[in-house]
Amino acid sequence: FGTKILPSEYRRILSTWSKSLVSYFTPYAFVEVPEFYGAGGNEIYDYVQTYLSSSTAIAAHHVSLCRPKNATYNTFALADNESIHEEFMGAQISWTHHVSHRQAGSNPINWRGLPAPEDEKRTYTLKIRKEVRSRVLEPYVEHVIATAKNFKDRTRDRLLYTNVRNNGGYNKRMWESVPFKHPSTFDTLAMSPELKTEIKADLLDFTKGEQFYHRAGKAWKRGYLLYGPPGTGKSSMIAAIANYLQYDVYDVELTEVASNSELRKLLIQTTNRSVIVIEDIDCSLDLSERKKAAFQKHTSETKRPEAAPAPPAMKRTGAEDETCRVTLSGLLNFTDGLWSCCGSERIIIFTTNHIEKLDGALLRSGRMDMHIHMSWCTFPAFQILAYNNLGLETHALFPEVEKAIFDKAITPADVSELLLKKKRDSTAALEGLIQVLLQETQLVSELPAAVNFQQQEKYDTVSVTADGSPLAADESGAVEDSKANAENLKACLQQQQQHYCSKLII
Ligand SMILES: Nc1ncnc2c1ncn2[C@@H]1O[C@H](COP(=O)(O)OP(=O)(O)OP(=O)(O)O)[C@@H](O)[C@H]1O
Ligand SMILES: [Mg+2]
Repeated sequence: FGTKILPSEYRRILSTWSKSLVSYFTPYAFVEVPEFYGAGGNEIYDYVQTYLSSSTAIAAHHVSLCRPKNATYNTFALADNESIHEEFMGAQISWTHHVSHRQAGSNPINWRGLPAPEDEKRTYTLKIRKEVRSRVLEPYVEHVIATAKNFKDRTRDRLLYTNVRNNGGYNKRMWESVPFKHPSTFDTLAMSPELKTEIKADLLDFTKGEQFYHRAGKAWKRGYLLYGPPGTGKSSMIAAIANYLQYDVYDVELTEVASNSELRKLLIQTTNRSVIVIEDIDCSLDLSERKKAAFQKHTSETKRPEAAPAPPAMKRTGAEDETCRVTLSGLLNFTDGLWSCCGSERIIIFTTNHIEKLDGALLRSGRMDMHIHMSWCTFPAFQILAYNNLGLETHALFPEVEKAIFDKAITPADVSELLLKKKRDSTAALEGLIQVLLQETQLVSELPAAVNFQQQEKYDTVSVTADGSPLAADESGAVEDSKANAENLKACLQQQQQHYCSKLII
């Protein structure tokens, strides 16, 4: 009836008045905790959700019971529009989970990383008597957060997030998640035991280092660069690190990021105590701006109409310029610019198969705290793989494997596969491995092909292999393939490798 007679403006005024009147006379104060706040999610909402799903809080109340796909744990949640009451410091507190319709057009992701129905607006409302509010509210909120954190640590699956393209909508979460269940640990990683111990010690130091970082005026984060051939365990190492620290993992797909500012937004939406990963950094984008500039300069100067066609990496960059505008400086800001300090306890990991393709700015000392070379399978690494795959701690053929594997360019992934082929017959598996190893080529050098990063400008347009010969024109397109140049570079490389190795922490 009222809606037909009263114009909407009057109705709005009346409703505001009536609300003020009720709030004046009601003995209760209300605190609303919406699911979204500003441009992102509301952390307090997540804490309240977790708090209320802890078994003590949900006892004897109307709850929904769910288990997200692939999760290990059941999750209780306060059912929509239900209330729950509890006592804290002698005060009665009640929570109501209000679910109402939101305007269509936004599609947020809920607290478990699942898409929320488009038209729902979710809010927890806390009700407390006005006279106890100032005494009880603050300690109560602290209690909720502490209990939720504790409950999360005990029961929650850790999550693996990946970024989704943001189409500019408001209130959008930019990460999708699934439970993280990678089984890799430092025990199963096949690599030098000393290196493992060193990395574990570094990680422990980091987790206990809050005061150190604070005192030193540094952001509480640590960067690792993992490099080495495919199949040497870089991704397995990331999983092992995350499992060791019990952190969530954010896997950044750079090709899905439209701009530097989007990269920043992604960073803001990551949680503390997490590992942020950018895999295959040399392939995700052409991050070598200086190389690109040198290439463009070179081609315009030489004005060779018959000049070699643009190398694939350059072409790809050109095509992606329209959609993908993350630049090297954007990435550097992501890792150690002002915005990188927006959270704490973060591990940032880059991986690459071609360290020599990375820009010197990314490798400069202090940028990535530790450079970890994941290399070919050595005998100690083989022993771990033999235990993982065949359950063998020792075997009569081990000495032969040790001899055959020395200095061979075989990856742990290949060794694993060979062992698994005959996993029911360990002797046959080891014999098969020895046979393959004897055919494998001897390694020229364990060292990565690397140029001196401090003098990189000098060699910007040239890539070299470990033996000093120029690579195919995959980066510069303008490599002068002269023998003298190769000789020159070879000499430089030898010097540089020495310099480089002494610079590496590992
Ligand atoms: N060091 C290692 N220890 C244990 N397993 C390994 C190791 N390296 C490789 N593997 C096995 O080989 C497979 C591939 O390894 P992984 O994906 O970690 O290699 P990667 O270095 O990340 O390769 P890519 O450069 O292609 O991404 C994994 O399933 C893993 O089980
Ligand atoms: Mg990998």
